[in-house]
Amino acid sequence: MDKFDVVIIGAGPGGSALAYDLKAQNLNMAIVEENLWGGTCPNRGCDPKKVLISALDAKRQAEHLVGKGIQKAPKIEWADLMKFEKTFTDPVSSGTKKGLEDADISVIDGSVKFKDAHTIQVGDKQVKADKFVIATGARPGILEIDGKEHFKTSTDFLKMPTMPKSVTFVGGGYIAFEFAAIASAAGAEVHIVHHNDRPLKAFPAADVKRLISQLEANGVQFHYGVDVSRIEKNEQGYELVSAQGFSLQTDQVFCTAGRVPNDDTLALDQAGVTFSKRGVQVNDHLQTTTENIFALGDVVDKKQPKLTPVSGFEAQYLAQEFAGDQTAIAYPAIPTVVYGEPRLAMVGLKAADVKEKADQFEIKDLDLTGWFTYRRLNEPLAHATVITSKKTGAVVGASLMSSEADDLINYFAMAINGQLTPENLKQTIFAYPTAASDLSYLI
Ligand SMILES: Cc1cc2nc3c(=O)[nH]c(=O)nc-3n(C[C@H](O)[C@H](O)[C@H](O)COP(=O)(O)OP(=O)(O)OC[C@H]3O[C@@H](n4cnc5c(N)ncnc54)[C@H](O)[C@@H]3O)c2cc1C
Ligand SMILES: NC(=O)c1ccc[n+]([C@@H]2O[C@H](COP(=O)([O-])OP(=O)(O)OC[C@H]3O[C@@H](n4cnc5c(N)ncnc54)[C@H](O)[C@@H]3O)[C@@H](O)[C@H]2O)c1
Repeated sequence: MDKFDVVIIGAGPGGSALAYDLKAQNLNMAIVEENLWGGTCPNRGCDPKKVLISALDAKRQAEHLVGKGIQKAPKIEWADLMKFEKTFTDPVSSGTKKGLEDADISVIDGSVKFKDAHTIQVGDKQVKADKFVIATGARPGILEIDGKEHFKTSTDFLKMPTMPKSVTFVGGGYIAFEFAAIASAAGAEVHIVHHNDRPLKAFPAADVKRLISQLEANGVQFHYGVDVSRIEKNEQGYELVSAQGFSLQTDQVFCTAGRVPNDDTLALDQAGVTFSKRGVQVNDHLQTTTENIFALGDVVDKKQPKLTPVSGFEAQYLAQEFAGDQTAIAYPAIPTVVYGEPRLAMVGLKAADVKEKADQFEIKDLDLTGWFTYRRLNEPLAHATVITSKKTGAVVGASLMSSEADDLINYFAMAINGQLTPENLKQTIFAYPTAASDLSYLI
């Protein structure tokens, strides 16, 4: 039987990063993966999605400049775009596995089940370790309704050989908004069906309203307050039905109503680890209810957003914890972005968090469409909400909407985490004209 100091279960961005960090501490390491090495983000998440966003950007930015130096907006060729996307995803799994092997980390293919707190079963092999780290991420959730077998997932969307004439997303979160923007730019009729009237709930309501108007202007149709109860396959495609009489005919239907942590497949009860539908329970040292078993990333039950850099931050934290640092984990302000045209990005406090505290915080609400940075692109929607502390002058929160928002939000994250004031910012000379050179007018 193989025996290691640490075995990591799941080779996504979190698990793989931790494997390298622990190997650098000279630990005898193994990492187990049941599917594609590299995990969700580079194989079926962030990276292939952002490749598709590149075509969306090119099309929409050209459209905005028609009559202003551009003659005709380009058309997206879906099959070519998919081929381009595959050049990114195809090498990921073998490359990730080889990188780990080259670093002298033992790699094991297979699906893990716990036997006890110090032993796992992988296929016909038992593996022992002093410590385990559960880094198994999450999978697309499927609503428990009649005809649920007709649902496609985000993974299917990112491999779709042709763009159907019409596509429907059930659940209006990050994935639906991003994929709706891509599919409508690629020429599909797009529907988002949402069970209440507040999609993208984590983002400020006023921003979401602006984003919805923009998507609607591009032809996306929203259906609110609809609980889809049945999907029926028919000759034309699929019919979505609700008990209240809603009916929608579509060529393809995607379940985008949230992701499910991969904690129910590991026989965690054999090891005494407490878990739920929200994820594995951990303390503020990322330690589970069993002393020698830790967890990180999307599989963890936490209030922080489940994002790649958050998994990476937790991997970095656990490496320090295993090296003997006893400090509890403290998350910095975490930026998050909904990619589309425009992007919607947010970090730190929201206007709604401080609206009762007008004496302590100043809120700037700025329409940026007339600012040089955005007017040169003729962007129809560019907006910023910036919150500063009246006491210190430091920025404490921002939400941004524009084609530049995904990059610009990182400056706000640095400003918030560094407690920077407008005076501090004046010490930096930013290249001009860039989105960052607007910072002194925003903060
Ligand atoms: C469509 C989409 C777009 C996204 N876009 C973004 C984005 O733009 N920015 C961003 O920050 N985040 C994005 N995310 C989220 C991001 O992908 C995740 O937060 C990130 O991948 C989490 O990393 P992780 O290492 O915790 O888990 P994962 O990347 O999910 O890796 C977990 C690994 O564990 C393996 N595993 C599971 N069970 C077992 C088992 N029993 N035995 C062995 N191995 C197992 C899985 O196969 C997987 O490889 C997106 C997600 C999706 C689905
Ligand atoms: N840009 C990014 O960083 C990015 C992009 C994609 C995914 N992700 C990650 O993946 C996660 C999952 O994304 P997601 O979009 O699947 O989920 P989500 O949690 O962002 O959104 C799901 C939405 O579906 C709604 N919903 C739930 N049940 C429903 C029902 N029965 N009918 C209709 N609507 C319903 C919810 O109210 C919610 O608004 C994200 O939370 C995020 O952690 C991040």
